[in-house]
Amino acid sequence: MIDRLRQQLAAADLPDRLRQLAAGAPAAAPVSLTLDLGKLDSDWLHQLPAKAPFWYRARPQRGEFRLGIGHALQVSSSGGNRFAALDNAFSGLCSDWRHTAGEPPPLAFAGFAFDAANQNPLPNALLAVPAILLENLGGRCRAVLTVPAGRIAQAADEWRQLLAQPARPSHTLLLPAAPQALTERAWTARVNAALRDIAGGKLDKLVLSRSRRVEAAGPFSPALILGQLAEQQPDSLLYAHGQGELCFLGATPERLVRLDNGLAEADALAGTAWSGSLSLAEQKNQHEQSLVVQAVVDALAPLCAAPPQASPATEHPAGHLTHLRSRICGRVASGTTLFDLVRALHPTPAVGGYPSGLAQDWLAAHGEQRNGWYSGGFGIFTAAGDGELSVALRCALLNGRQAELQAGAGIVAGSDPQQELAETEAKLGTLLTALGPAGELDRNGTRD
Ligand SMILES: C=C(O[C@H]1C=CC=C(C(=O)O)[C@@H]1O)C(=O)O
Repeated sequence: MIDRLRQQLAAADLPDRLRQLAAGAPAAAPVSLTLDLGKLDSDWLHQLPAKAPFWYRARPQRGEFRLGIGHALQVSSSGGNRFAALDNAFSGLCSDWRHTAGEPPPLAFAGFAFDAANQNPLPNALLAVPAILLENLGGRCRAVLTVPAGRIAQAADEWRQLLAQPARPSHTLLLPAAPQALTERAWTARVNAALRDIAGGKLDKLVLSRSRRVEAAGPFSPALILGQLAEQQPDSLLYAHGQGELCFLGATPERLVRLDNGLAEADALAGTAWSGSLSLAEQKNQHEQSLVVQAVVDALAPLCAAPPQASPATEHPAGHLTHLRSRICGRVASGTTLFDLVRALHPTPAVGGYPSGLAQDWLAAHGEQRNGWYSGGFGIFTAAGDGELSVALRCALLNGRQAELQAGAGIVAGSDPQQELAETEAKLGTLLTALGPAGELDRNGTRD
């Protein structure tokens, strides 16, 4: 497959095809050439680069796999106007974008942190057009090669170099973890503080998160972890963004919002059940999820031509966990962008709390710390203005041999601190298992 792409990169007419596409475009305009790679069954994980930035997004159950390698163009932002800033930059870029006629529009990847100020350690909000996009949609594979119009002369060499440095995945052993008792007590104390303020009528819901740091004998391999997640959670959306030693990755059950031809579809996901937990039918779980439905409907309504509609909640699997999920749909008013929807929705009470503004103030005042893009967003934006963002849950931030895992739980009236602690453990467990618990690895670090 990659050999077929290499041959096409060596074709003598490639620079001419790019120049024809770019005719009359400003030097900074993206130029994207789509090449057909035929029918094949690849998840692209073997092509994850060792050093170049990359983006991975896959839905294994639907046979949908995308890998972006290198950045042809990128823009980052932070602060209260971060979504508006990216929206402006992206719409400017789209107005000049030249791409192969008759092919689906090319796309950009984006990721952002929960908190508009956090820069730890990824850029707060980042949007990037990959230099090489490898797509496998239901077995049909293609490559989309992108270069700014002013850099066509050196493009083929740069693309070849990006393909020449795939990472070499190797298994590693997790080192014994530090005792958790103190951090667990500190977290439970915050849950009790949240319960007091909820009982006092200040808020209805707060989502409190915990983090767990783990270390391995050797560097973690994103490709192996993503492969594990695909097996564990085939119905979730896999995502990753890597930059050198750093990689933020996970498998999330929750969509933030999708925009397709004017139709917006968002998830209201909350309430968690696993073997031995409270049932999703319990009042506490139903209440927790109904607050998310209400907030999503309220956030979408001003952007929709008619009131958005919410489906009844159903059970939604996520590996060994199950959640309650409703889907909220609405036709957006003309001129509404995907970034407008993100700005209106984020953070939903699935990751922040309810009411949203008060919950965010409470979390900031109580030292809630969320690193990387945990509980922020991750997704794609097409040159036609459509796209889809997911809520970045069930994730790990890898840095060489270190990994930080984060997970949270929604606290409402009636929450039991010990049950909520167990819930965060169950959520952290999804990533811990994928990182490779020591018990499952032999002395050489290979799996049974
Ligand atoms: C905040 C997380 O999950 C959210 C999504 C589904 C169910 C949740 C819950 O039951 O609390 C959370 O709202 C997380 O996984 O870190």
